[in-house]
Amino acid sequence: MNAHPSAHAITPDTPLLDIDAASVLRGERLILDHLSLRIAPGQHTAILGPNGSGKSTLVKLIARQIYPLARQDGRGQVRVFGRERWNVAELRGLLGIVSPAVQLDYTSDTPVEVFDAVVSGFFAARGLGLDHRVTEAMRERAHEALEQLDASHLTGREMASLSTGEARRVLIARALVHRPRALLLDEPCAGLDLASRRRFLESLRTLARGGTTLLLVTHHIEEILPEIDHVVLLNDGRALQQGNKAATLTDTALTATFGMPVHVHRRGDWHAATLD
Ligand SMILES: Nc1ncnc2c1ncn2[C@@H]1O[C@H](COP(=O)(O)OP(=O)(O)OP(=O)(O)O)[C@@H](O)[C@H]1O
Repeated sequence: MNAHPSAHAITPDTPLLDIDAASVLRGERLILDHLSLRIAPGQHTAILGPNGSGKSTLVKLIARQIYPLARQDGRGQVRVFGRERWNVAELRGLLGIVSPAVQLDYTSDTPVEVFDAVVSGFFAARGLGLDHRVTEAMRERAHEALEQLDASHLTGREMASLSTGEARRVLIARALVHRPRALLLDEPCAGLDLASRRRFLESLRTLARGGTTLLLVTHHIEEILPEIDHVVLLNDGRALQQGNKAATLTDTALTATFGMPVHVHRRGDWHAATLD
């Protein structure tokens, strides 16, 4: 099963993501404003910013759901794994994306059973159709992916009947069927209680340690995994600062990002923030 048809073109040095002064206009508003960011291969990254700072717009830009404003010099501004143009299904094999929009898609319309939802990831479809030929290897991989996320017991249930946390585990398993190099997770802990959040973050840590590069988009500093050491601070559509945790998770940088006096606390390998 060749899940990565163009993986041969990606060298070990090809950046996972290279955004060069991209601007995005929605309606009349400039939502991303000359945003530049570069993520090296294998570099687990957190993209942190307050409500409305442009995080979801950035996710859509990376997912090729929206495009930046064309530049006068004609140069491309968004390269994912070194390439500007992607067939979206092909890109999903390398970069899995789980966002609230993907989750919402499973709560309405025709019911989809959990295992079908996972295996349909191979076809970039919402569920299985008559024209989808599911091989034994695909089934095995789907089972493995569900196990990786501690979600095998959900097989047989309908997606719409799952709790937020359960559905999110299944959707990550769905993204993992391709063994992608990286996973882009938009607000993965939204709607989880304290204990579920910690269990879920531990599952993500296992993935990160297993070699899947994680790009975690969040507005909570508490969700930045110990494995992540690259942080991008977003504010008002701009990357205010990017660098390692020691440089970015400071009172000064977070105060500028959130527009209020923030105090950062370190708890072992984790961080937390309080307002002064
Ligand atoms: N289609 C659109 N048309 C007009 N404005 C938009 C559109 N999409 C987003 N915006 C605006 O762009 C800004 C950034 O939105 P975005 O959803 O990217 O922020 P976010 O950081 O993900 O926010 P949150 O954390 O609240 O989800 C917001 O002010 C939002 O109202």
